[in-house]
Order: sequence, then structure tokens, then C-alpha cells
Amino acid sequence: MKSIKYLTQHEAIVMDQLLMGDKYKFPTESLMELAGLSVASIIQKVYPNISKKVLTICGPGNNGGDGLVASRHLVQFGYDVEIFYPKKTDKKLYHDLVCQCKHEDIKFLGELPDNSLLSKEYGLIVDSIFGYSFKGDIRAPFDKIIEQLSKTDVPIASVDMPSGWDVEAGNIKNLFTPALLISLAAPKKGAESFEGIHYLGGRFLPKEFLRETNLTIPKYNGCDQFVNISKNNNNNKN
Ligand SMILES: NC(=O)C1=CN([C@@H]2O[C@H](COP(=O)(O)OP(=O)(O)OC[C@H]3O[C@@H](n4cnc5c(N)ncnc54)[C@H](O)[C@@H]3O)[C@@H](O)[C@H]2O)[C@@H](O)CC1
Ligand SMILES: [K+]
Repeated sequence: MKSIKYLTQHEAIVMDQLLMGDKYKFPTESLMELAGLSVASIIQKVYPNISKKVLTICGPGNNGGDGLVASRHLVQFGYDVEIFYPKKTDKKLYHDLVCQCKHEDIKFLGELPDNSLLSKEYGLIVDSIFGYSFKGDIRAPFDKIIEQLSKTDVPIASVDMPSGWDVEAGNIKNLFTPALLISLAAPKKGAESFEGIHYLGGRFLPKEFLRETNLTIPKYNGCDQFVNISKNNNNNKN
């Protein structure tokens, strides 16, 4: 496999703007739908038999939007999903995504269950709190939430970045390490040190975009929505 490029925060932001701008013309919701579908597909691949509930924790930006989309697809795949979305974004896209989830009978929780309840009732936590735009000290209410996640024994699947990690320097605050990391479009520098199960999803970068940005991404097989880029995956060793 060709070596994978890990993006700086600035590169990730600029590439996203380019994709959604006048040249490539992808609407946010199209990319979010593909990103969320890949997140759900990867969870199904890595955790095909979860007997307990899945809890998705959504943040206020597009990373949270990915979590809302992924939750809807997970229900379609047969999972029992609940969502904790403490800081809802007052924009049409987010109202629509919440509405779509409610039509899948997904319950929105008013508070985060404590860790003993999490262990008892949930088999997986989907962390879609922050992605590549996270910066600085974690502000309320997410500071307490991420602190609690650092103490749970429920496996965590993080979307694009483990929330609270520095997007370039990684886990410098000594927060939780997810069991599964799902990088979207291309992994970010802060994930370079991640040793767990690591998949790439968000299969939507056009050929010309790859040429223009000089970006190398691994080859996706057939109609797969994901590639396993874990360090201990033998297919990734040259
Ligand atoms: N082209 C791509 O790569 C795509 C990216 N998508 C997703 O979009 C994400 C980026 O979305 P956004 O730019 O909306 O940003 P994020 O969702 O990463 O976070 C932005 C939100 O977090 C808040 N925030 C930032 N730092 C904080 C702190 N220290 N404490 C508390 N709140 C903080 C901001 O105020 C803002 O509301 C990606 O990580 C990915 O998940 C997908 O939706 C679609 C395609
Ligand atoms: K995240």
C-alpha cells in the first residue's frame, strides 16, 4: 500500500472548502451522507454482533452531523441506537437530520447515562463530538462528557478524530483512546500515533481533486465504503 498522507488541520479545512466550493460543487449533506454511511458500514464490519444498545454522542458541528447520519444507517442495519446531542445546532440541515432520526424511532437522551448504566446497557459508544475543527481547551458541556468517556469500559468508535485530541499533536491531554477510529476522506496528523483498529471511510474524493491536491489515499475494493488502515493489518505492510 502507498504511504498514506496524514493531513494537518489547515489542510483538512482547505480541502473540505475546496470540495464544497464552486469547482467540485458537493453540498455538505451529500458528503455527510456518504461519511455517515461509511461510519455505519465500518461499525457493522468491526462490531457485527452487538447485543446491547449503541449510544451516539453528537457535537455541534459536522462531526455531530456525521453521527446523526450514521445512527440512522445503523438502525437500518438492525442496531438499537440512542443519541445524546446536548448542544443542538439551530440550522435547517441539523433539524432535518434530527427529524430523520426520530422517524427511525431513535430516542434522544436528555442526559448522558452514568458509567455503570453505560456498561450495563450499551455495547458501543459512537464519538461524533468533534472532528478536524476542534481547537483549544474543551468547553462545557463536552469537557465533562469527554472526562466521563475517559473512564468508561464501553468500547468507543471515534468519527474522524478521537474527540478532544489535538488534531495534529494527538492525545496530548491524556484523554480516552477509542477501540476503533474511523478517519474520513484522509486521516489527520493527530491520528498518526493511533495503534487501535483504524479504518478510512468517506469514499468521495474525485480523481481531479486527488491530482490537484497531490493527495494519496489507499485503494478501496469493489463497492466497499471503507479500507482498513490499521497498523497491525498485514495487508498494509509493504
Ligand atoms: N470533507 C470532509 O472531510 C468531510 C467532513 N465531514 C465532517 O466534518 C467534520 C468537521 O466539521 P466542522 O468543521 O463542522 O467541525 P467539528 O464538527 O470538528 O467541530 C466544530 C464544532 O465544535 C466546536 N468546538 C471546536 N473546538 C471546541 C472546543 N475546544 N470546545 C468546545 N467546542 C469546540 C465549534 O464551536 C463547532 O461548533 C469532520 O471532522 C468530519 O467529521 C463530513 O461531514 C463530510 C465530509
Ligand atoms: K469524533
